[in-house]
Amino acid sequence: MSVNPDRPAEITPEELAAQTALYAPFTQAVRELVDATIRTTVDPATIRTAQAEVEAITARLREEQLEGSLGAHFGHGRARQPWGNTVVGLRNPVAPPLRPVPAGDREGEVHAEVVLGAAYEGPPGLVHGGVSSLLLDQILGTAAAAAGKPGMTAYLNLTYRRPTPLGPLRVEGWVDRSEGHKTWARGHVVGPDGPTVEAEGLFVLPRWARELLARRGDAEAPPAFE
Ligand SMILES: CCCCCCCCCC(=O)SCCNC(=O)CCNC(=O)[C@H](O)C(C)(C)COP(=O)(O)OP(=O)(O)OC[C@H]1O[C@@H](n2cnc3c(N)ncnc32)[C@H](O)[C@@H]1OP(=O)(O)O
Repeated sequence: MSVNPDRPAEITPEELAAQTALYAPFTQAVRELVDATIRTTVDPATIRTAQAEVEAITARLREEQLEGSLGAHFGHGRARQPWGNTVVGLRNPVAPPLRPVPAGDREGEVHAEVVLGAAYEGPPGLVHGGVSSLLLDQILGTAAAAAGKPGMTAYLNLTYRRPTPLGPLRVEGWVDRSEGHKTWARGHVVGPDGPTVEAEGLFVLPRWARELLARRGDAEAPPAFE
């Protein structure tokens, strides 16, 4: 990872609101398409027709495309930078999406309510273990950032206590302790019957970011790793 040297100018709050109003429902519509694709039982002719329609829509969207990912264009910590994020991204249909909000009274504590549908299945009817890991990596990293100690995941240890059912879940994260550029965070996925997966991770502000901050004299906030 490197810092985007272009540092593109931020857009106005009005433009941000307009883009949010445009892209959030569009992305949600594609999530619905994914769920419908997995669960449809329509006849083969309808599937073939739908495939042609989806391919036509894809071709229309490809008429104008960014080179590479969204975050690479909008830069660290910029308002639209996390829109491509695979967990929280407003423009990423793969993202459930998670919407972490401050909660609880532990340092950096954040919670997110999420409903995981058929797209996140591992064992029949259950959440894929890698998906739980994905959500926990993000929520622990968000907790570290919320505590003013952002970093990249150095390690993430998971304990799968019991199966996680698809459906409504809560994901919680908080900071356990920190030493300089190293922050240890904890969290869990909570299902209808209590915690299912527990996580403990180390988040490190990388050397390049530490050196950048040192050069800037800490005048700017550390980069966010979303
Ligand atoms: C609103 C914001 C929300 C943000 C949410 C973010 C959630 C998403 C988080 C991610 O998914 S990040 C992507 C996944 N992670 C990575 O790709 C990280 C890949 N690894 C690295 O880039 C570097 O190895 C790392 C940044 C972790 C460390 O690089 P450094 O250049 O800082 O290395 P350095 O050797 O200086 O290590 C710094 C300290 O961390 C320690 N350390 C590094 N890796 C460790 C490890 N695995 N276990 C234990 N300690 C570790 C290391 O010993 C050292 O301790 P001390 O400073 O006390 O000597």
